[in-house]
Amino acid sequence: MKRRQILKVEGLMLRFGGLQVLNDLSLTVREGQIVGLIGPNGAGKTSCFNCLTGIYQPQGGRVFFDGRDVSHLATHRRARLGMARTWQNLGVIDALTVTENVMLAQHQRAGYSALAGMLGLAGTWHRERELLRDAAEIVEYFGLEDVAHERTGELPYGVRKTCDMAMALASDPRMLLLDEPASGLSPEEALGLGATLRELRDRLKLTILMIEHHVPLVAEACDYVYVLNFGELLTEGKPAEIQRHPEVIAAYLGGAAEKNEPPEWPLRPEGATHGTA
Ligand SMILES: Nc1ncnc2c1ncn2[C@@H]1O[C@H](COP(=O)(O)OP(=O)(O)OP(=O)(O)O)[C@@H](O)[C@H]1O
Repeated sequence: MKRRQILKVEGLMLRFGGLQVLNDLSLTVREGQIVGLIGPNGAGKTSCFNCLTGIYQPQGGRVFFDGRDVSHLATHRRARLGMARTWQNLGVIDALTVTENVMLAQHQRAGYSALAGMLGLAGTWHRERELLRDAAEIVEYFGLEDVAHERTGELPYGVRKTCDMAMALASDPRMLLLDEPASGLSPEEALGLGATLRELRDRLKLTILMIEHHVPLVAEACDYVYVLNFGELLTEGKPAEIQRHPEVIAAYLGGAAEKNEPPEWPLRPEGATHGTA
């Protein structure tokens, strides 16, 4: 039996001036899947995330989350429905400690603002204590307890990245959108991430859509992969099928496939340019 669709994207069109960034992009993510969104630099992956989360308003197309048309909902309302994302350039606030960052993210579901909580306004005290306890659990789950009270700006990149992930989970999402979770991590850290994502998915009944260039991670963690090129869907399939796909290899390697060279992964293409409309 097929799982329920939690995210359905229909015919997204996004233009900036003369630049056609997304062209009739459609994709589906089913509940409990880990789905990869890959493609050369400038293919439109982050722009797609920005359309899904409401940061960009596309000129055409629709986004459905759990059967509901969210195309015109503001970012915070989509987040409240259960969409959480991490950022390519990190969403942590450097001046706050790890625990404070996690608590800030939790206010998505607190029912009052972070400021009201900080000021201890009426009715927030009990809830703040609960949030603090939950934050401590999240911090521990991610192995951040030794740095819980340190400012994130003073921590190594890999640790800040983990904090960003902890923040995304702190809002108790149903779906996580991860923008390059392996970037900046050491090869060992990146390899460990696949197991972490699968465990998170299973334990928290999450669905994950991730942009990633680290193909070993995509191959290990993803159930299904969409490949974008010049804002259009090049192909889709299981990771093993994608890795053998001649057009995917060509898009990444700029014609190496035509020369019959064996596919080499991971691939971070050089000099990919974007078409104009
Ligand atoms: N706000 C914007 N204004 C103008 N152009 C934009 C904007 N956002 C994205 N673009 C353009 O859209 C194209 C796709 O960019 P996007 O960041 O979505 O690609 P990407 O696939 O995520 O690339 P990368 O792998 O390098 O992160 C690029 O040509 C980019 O310059």
